[in-house]
Amino acid sequence: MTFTVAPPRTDAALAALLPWPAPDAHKYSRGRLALVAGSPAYPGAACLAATASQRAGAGYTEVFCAGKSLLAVRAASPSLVAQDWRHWQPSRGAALSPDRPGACVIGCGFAGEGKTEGPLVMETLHAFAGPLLVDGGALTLLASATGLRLAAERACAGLPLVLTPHGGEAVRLARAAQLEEGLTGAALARELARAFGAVVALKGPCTYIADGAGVEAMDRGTAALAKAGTGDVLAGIIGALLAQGIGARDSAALGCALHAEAGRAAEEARTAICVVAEDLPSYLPAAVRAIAGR
Ligand SMILES: NC(=O)C1=CN([C@@H]2O[C@H](COP(=O)(O)OP(=O)(O)OC[C@H]3O[C@@H](n4cnc5c(N)ncnc54)[C@H](OP(=O)(O)O)[C@@H]3O)[C@@H](O)[C@H]2O)[C@@H](O)CC1
Ligand SMILES: Nc1ncnc2c1ncn2[C@@H]1O[C@H](COP(=O)(O)OP(=O)(O)O)[C@@H](O)[C@H]1O
Repeated sequence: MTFTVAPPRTDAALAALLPWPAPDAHKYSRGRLALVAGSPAYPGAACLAATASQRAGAGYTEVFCAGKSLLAVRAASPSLVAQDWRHWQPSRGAALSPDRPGACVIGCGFAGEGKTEGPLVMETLHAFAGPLLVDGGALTLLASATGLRLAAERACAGLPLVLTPHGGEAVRLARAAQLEEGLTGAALARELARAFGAVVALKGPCTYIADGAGVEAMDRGTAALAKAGTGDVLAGIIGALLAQGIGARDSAALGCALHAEAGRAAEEARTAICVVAEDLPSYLPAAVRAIAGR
């Protein structure tokens, strides 16, 4: 089976997507991201995704995390709003409107356990009526018959779904969808996108971004990004772009490019050895400038 992989988008094409705020913008019109993240085992993932979302332009970033993770999230940034994830109500997404856009990211720092996280993931897949990004441990929970069914229902309802697996998570999803063994790279991204009715960003040294219509490559990153937590930062960036009303595939393409450029700017300042995930949000301004050319 042969197919074409589109080359990385040009800076001009990416720059046209950048979400500059309108002069009369307010925090809600700039997009509200609900981030359901940060189990007791991994509060740091919620902090990384949330601070990345703020820097990527979301007007209001609200974290729903485990009660034990609240202090860590609140300490990560004073402008974050944090609540216990028992208060997360996925159905409130139905109140989103063009002048009050929003999105949800679920799974950064989930441990993949079923008792608490399982219902959070399944109810969100079922009831969140806006763009939804599934990452981290929530991908392990999505890799199930119920997850496949709920993803198919979202696709039928025209509700955007973005999946951001690394190689290990992609193999779990492929097994659940009973895809041919041994698929990798662009072919794996494309088949996962078809099986789940989603936009898939299959992460790696070259990231492949696929939907039902095709696949594109994004290879402007650096091995400086090969550190724990950089994927959580990426999820926060793409979630913020979704929350600002950018389409699912464009959000994935622009988010991956901004993440890669932030990695390169961080490497320039700190060396490929020393960059850590928490550096990346502070290099997003350099990434925006690199892509915007100003
Ligand atoms: N500071 C924090 O709070 C942090 C929290 N985090 C959170 O932790 C949660 C668990 O996420 P996780 O990625 O650590 O573990 P998991 O899902 O078990 O997958 C790992 C296994 O997959 C395989 N594998 C194959 N290819 C691979 C690839 N390209 N990249 C990586 N793995 C690859 C590989 O298997 P192997 O090759 O060893 O057989 C490996 O053993 C998640 O919710 C995340 O958000 C982290 O983000 C870190 C910072
Ligand atoms: N060698 C590399 N070159 C370019 N990008 C990389 C490289 N290694 C990892 N990355 C990027 O870093 C991120 C790692 O994400 P992930 O594996 O989910 O990390 P974590 O789960 O620890 O947050 C992805 O965006 C991936 O594309």
